[in-house]
Amino acid sequence: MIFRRISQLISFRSFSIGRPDVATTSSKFANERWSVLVVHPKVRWGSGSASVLKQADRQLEEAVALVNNLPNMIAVDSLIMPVDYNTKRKSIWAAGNLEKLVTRREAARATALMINVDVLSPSQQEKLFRIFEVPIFDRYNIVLSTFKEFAQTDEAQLQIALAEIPYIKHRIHALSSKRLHSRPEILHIEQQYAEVEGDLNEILRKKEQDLRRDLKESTRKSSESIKSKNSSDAVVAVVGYTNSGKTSLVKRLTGASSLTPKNQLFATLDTTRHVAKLPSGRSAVFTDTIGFLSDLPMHLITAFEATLAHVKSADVIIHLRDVSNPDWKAQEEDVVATLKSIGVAENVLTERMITVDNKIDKEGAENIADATTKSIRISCKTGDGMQDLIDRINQKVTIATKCKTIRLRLDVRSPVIEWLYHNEFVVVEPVADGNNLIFDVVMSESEIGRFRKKMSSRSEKRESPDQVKVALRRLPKYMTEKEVLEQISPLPEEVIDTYFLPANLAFDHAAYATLILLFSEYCDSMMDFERRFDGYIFVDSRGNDSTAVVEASVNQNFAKCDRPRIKEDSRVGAILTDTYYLEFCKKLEKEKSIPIMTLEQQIRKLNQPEDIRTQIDHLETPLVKYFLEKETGRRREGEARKQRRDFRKAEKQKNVLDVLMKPTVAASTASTSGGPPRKENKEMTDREREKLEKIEAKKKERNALRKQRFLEDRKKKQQEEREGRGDAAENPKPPREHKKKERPGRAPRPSPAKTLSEQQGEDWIKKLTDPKAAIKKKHDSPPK
Ligand SMILES: Nc1nc2c(ncn2[C@@H]2O[C@H](COP(=O)(O)OP(=O)(O)OP(=O)(O)O)[C@@H](O)[C@H]2O)c(=O)[nH]1
Ligand SMILES: [Mg+2]
Repeated sequence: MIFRRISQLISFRSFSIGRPDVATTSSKFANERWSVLVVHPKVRWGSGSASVLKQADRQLEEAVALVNNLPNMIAVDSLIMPVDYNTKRKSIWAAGNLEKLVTRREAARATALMINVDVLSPSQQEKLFRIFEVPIFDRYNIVLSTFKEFAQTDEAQLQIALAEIPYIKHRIHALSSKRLHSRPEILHIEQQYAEVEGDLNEILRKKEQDLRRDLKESTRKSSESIKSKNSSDAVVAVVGYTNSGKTSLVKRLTGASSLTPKNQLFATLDTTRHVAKLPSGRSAVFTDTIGFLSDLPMHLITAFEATLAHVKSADVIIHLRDVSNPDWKAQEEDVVATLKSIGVAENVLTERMITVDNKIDKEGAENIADATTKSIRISCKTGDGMQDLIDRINQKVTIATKCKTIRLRLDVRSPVIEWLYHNEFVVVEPVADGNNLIFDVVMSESEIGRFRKKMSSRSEKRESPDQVKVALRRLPKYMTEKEVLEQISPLPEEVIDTYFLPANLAFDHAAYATLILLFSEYCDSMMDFERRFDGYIFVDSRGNDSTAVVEASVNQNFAKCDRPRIKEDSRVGAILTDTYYLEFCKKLEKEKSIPIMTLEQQIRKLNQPEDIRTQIDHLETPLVKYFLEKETGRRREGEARKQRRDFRKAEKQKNVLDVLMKPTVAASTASTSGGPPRKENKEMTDREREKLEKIEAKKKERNALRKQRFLEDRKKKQQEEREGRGDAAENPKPPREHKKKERPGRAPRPSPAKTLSEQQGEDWIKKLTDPKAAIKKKHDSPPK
């Protein structure tokens, strides 16, 4: 029956896409009920295709549940059959195990076999079929049949049809073989495929194209219908392993009566959306969607990408785990892997996901504690932990939608209040404050924008469409409102309001004052006013004159609230009581009382000695202070320098005398020059001391002699000089010839600072510039 239904369904789709020639997977067995022997191949060594965390008996249980999910199938027997390394070999089991299976099937009177692997290869299907002579199903066949059985929307049906195409494509080669050409049902493929004339690949490609186009259109329509409801609502996607309680949770959170949780795998295939209010007052759309399953071919998941598309862009993802299931950890891995495979970004998984442990009321779920995640423990059945979950969702939604809590102080008569209530922004009742009401509302950026627009539109609505604003421009810059009103009075009766814009003096020559007149309507007196004052010369109190211009105001909008209602800024005049300002005023007064010195006075003062300078009462500005300090410092430095110089001079004189009077080193050490005797001297023997004293005496004697000789020599020299000078006066010598003689062409002597190479360089330069110039060579003998 199921296959007939599938066939009908696909034929319908095929027809709808204009390809009646292409049916899909086989409907040959659709008329019968099947008693199924479920076999789980347990991989003994190696990870195999199944999750390592899963227990074989749990996997077998899941396979049995999948089979029993279908109305025309019943699992009559089930067993675990070990496999050595993996399930990918042509013959999954060796002859011995196969024999056991045959016996088991016969004993159970099973009419079909379900091998619990993701998908069997065509050769495996063929081999097993030839051994057992009954249809062989895998997880893919069973899940696809389940989808077909329970799918209701167009979108889901299209996705199922799309998921079949890769399955058929992988079997085209096998179909072309002689053995299977006549029996395609062995591979669960329609007879028509084997009989297709032409390129089957091409036909499938076209069919896939059409399906994708239809699916795109269907997804667009459904997402548009959701958006049109309220695009600003946050989206909370509930995901999880199949049968984990997603539908139950959405029902509990939103109270949606249309939802019926079922103890059945893949009970939900189509995404449904349900709105609920969060504590912040914001609405959120909770989506209940298809559950995930381990060990499914990737293309089966990707075919459901359209259904799961909203998960990628959801503001918050709730990952529901059925912790009463011993395999909850492996199931969690499968869910995360599937989410990643459909393109949910890693950061979305960490930042926007809330992990929720469900079914805590059930036996076996009490002791589950997952230290790695901060999961919230709930029971959809009893309602435990629901408040915690709601609070967490509320918090996450606020962060994800960038909402802010804003405080609004509104006049009790404000029409905006009604708008706030109407749009359900008011969650907590307002607090009264005089004539105002204070509201705390949570709004997203776009809602704040909407609110502002609303406020401004409300104020604009107050204007009467008949009112006209007239501007009297180019009034003299020092003109006051009083002056201008005096000059133009009496005002026409139709003028209901005026406001004056003083000139902005920063514009200097282009500074003009303006008077705006609000006429209640377009009237004759307005025209009269224009005739009177357009081109009229106004004069202000300072004698400035200007020719005025009367024109309709460019901006015909009016103030956002009535001018008399504009509250005075509470900060006006606050400076007069400000302590800092008052202190500053006092200081300023004090400074004003000190006479300010002229520059001349200040320079004169600088030249005064410091003690006198301090006596002069004056205002010492920072600059004057700086100069004074600099001057004092300079003077002090000069004095210190002078002292050092004097000291050095005195030291030098003393040293010259010391040198002249200096005894030998040994003697000086012995004499100690009046200082305390050396420690060694104390220990000298008397003989040694005598000896030293003798040496000392001798040296003194010698020095005295030397001094005497020096003095005598000097005397003699002075005498000779005096005599020589007397002779010279009598017979002056002719000046020495050679000293005065100039030697042209000779290179100048190198200055003591110049090295030989420097001198040579100079010589060469000279030679180059003056060829006659003699060049001093390195080995030249000095000139005689
Ligand atoms: N004891 C218990 N049962 C629960 C709880 N939550 C859900 N269930 C049951 O679990 C079964 C599956 O619930 P659903 O809400 O349909 O699960 P689902 O995740 O939507 O399943 P699919 O749509 O098939 O993927 C139903 O029989 C529920 O009554 C719970 O907290 N405690
Ligand atoms: Mg469900």
